[in-house]
Amino acid sequence: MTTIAENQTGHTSGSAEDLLVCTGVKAGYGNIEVVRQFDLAAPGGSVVAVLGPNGAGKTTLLNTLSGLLPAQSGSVSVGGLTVKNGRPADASDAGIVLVPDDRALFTALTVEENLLAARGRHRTTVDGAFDRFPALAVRRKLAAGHLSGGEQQMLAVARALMQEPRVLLLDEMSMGLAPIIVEELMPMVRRVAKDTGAVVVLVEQHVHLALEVADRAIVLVHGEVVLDRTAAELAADPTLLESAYLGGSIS
Ligand SMILES: Nc1ncnc2c1ncn2[C@@H]1O[C@H](COP(=O)(O)OP(=O)(O)OP(=O)(O)O)[C@@H](O)[C@H]1O
Repeated sequence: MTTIAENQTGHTSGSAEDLLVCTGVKAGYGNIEVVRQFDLAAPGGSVVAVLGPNGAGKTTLLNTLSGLLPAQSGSVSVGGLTVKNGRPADASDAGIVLVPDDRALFTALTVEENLLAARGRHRTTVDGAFDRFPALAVRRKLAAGHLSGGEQQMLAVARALMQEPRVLLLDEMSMGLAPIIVEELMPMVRRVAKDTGAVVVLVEQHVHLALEVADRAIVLVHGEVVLDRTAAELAADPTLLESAYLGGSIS
């Protein structure tokens, strides 16, 4: 059995338990290479934090995994099936769901309408979403634009869950939120992974909060993976993280 602890640097070939496998993914814009090589094999129910300074390529990576941006090379598979490159619909059929950093809510629609609009062909229910997020239930008739920042982020995640993700990509959940709100939201990430069995890939600037809920952490600097360890290992040794952010591979 592959454990998260074994799933460190170099373990990217994937085993039967690995739901999301990325192999040699290069990503960028036209001829501009932004992410040089990204490899990952992650079991269902795990949280992978993708960390790194501004401009490292984190959003580019998530957009590529979700098919919005074609990969320059490499492959992505979910549950053993390769996802067609650069096809958002195919990625969506494979269960890859992206929550972008702007949250992509319909601000004039109510909470309930936002959830219904996200459901598509899935059999999920609004009541199911409210069971999971009771704070949204009491706001169900309110326009999403009138929610607090934290509630909007919760709604963005609830919308994503309406699509029964097998891989949930969360881009900077904390964007524009006070640290205290981020601290309150972060355990939701762990819970979602545990309850749904999805792989959650979490891009986050609040590194220490991310490490508290992640199983594994990958640090990207200038498009290179410079560190790939268990989150526990990184949390216990802040100097590793500092060195990685300052540049250079850490063996
Ligand atoms: N549409 C685009 N065309 C060309 N280059 C782009 C485009 N979008 C982003 N880039 C460049 O790609 C690099 C990586 O950007 P990206 O947004 O992926 O980084 P990031 O790690 O998510 O940073 P941040 O934390 O600031 O969002 C940057 O140099 C950025 O200028």
